[in-house]
Amino acid sequence: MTNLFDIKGKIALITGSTHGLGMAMAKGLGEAGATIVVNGNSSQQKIDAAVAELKKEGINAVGYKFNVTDEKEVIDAIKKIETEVGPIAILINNAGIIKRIPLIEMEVADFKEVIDIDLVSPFIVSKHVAKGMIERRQGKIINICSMMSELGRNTVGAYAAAKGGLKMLTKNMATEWAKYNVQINGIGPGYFATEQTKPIRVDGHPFNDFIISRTPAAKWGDPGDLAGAAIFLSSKASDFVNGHILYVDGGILATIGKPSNEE
Ligand SMILES: NC(=O)c1ccc[n+]([C@@H]2O[C@H](COP(=O)([O-])OP(=O)(O)OC[C@H]3O[C@@H](n4cnc5c(N)ncnc54)[C@H](O)[C@@H]3O)[C@@H](O)[C@H]2O)c1
Ligand SMILES: O=C(O)C(=O)C[C@H](O)[C@H](O)CO
Repeated sequence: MTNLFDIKGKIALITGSTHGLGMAMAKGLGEAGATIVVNGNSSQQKIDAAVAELKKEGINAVGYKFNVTDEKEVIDAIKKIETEVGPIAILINNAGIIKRIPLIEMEVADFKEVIDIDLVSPFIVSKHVAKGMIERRQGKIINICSMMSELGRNTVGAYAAAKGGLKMLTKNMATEWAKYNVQINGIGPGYFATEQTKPIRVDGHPFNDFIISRTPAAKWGDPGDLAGAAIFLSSKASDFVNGHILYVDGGILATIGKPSNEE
């Protein structure tokens, strides 16, 4: 029988993948047989270290440094990747930032920077990768959304505006590109233990306790918990799934939460 989850030999570009959730999904897709294209913007050294980490696990990996917000850099990088490595079959728009500032105090420049990286860049990268996918009549795009695609929270207004927008961008990409056999979906991670959440994950920090009690699974997500969803949405198993956001959140969106006197 065909293995519906087989992605052997497929080339997967994962933006912002030197560490954190991007690296965890790179390992998952790499273990399922894909060739991984690592991306980052901060330093070549970090990219080289990430590629070496994947290769050590027997995964085919290469690295390309570019800024996902810079359209020219993106176009040049995609051309280079497709010439030097091959056609991109899977794109995961994972690069992102958060700024925790109350809206009333937030400078417009900070708001715009979050929107630029978290919402405009998935549009830029997808637009230029999708052109090839549409020509080949095959492709998978996964946008990394958030609990903030559905819920608000104090101090993360710009991030929530971007991630809520990314959910709708995902649905619109599906609306326009599904007919070319390109599947565009999102993954909405709950609260995961990465650099992004480090400042609010400290033992004794009220937010740390809040997240554990607010999550029915009663813990922070382990980045490796995203691999299954990423493989599913990258493989033949999801060929008729389009415009869907798959929340991997330990049940956060399933419940209103509970008062502090309940177990
Ligand atoms: N950690 C969580 O709980 C959580 C939950 C939901 C969604 N997310 C989302 O998952 C994604 C990964 O987050 P993470 O937790 O691993 O955080 P992280 O900060 O460890 O990773 C973000 C990555 O994006 C890269 N990046 C930022 N700006 C870039 C740019 N302009 N060009 C290229 N790369 C850039 C960073 O270098 C970094 O590697 C983000 O989009 C984040 O919003 C995280
Ligand atoms: O609420 C915060 O401060 C966050 O860091 C948001 C998380 O990173 C994540 O996006 C929740 O899904």
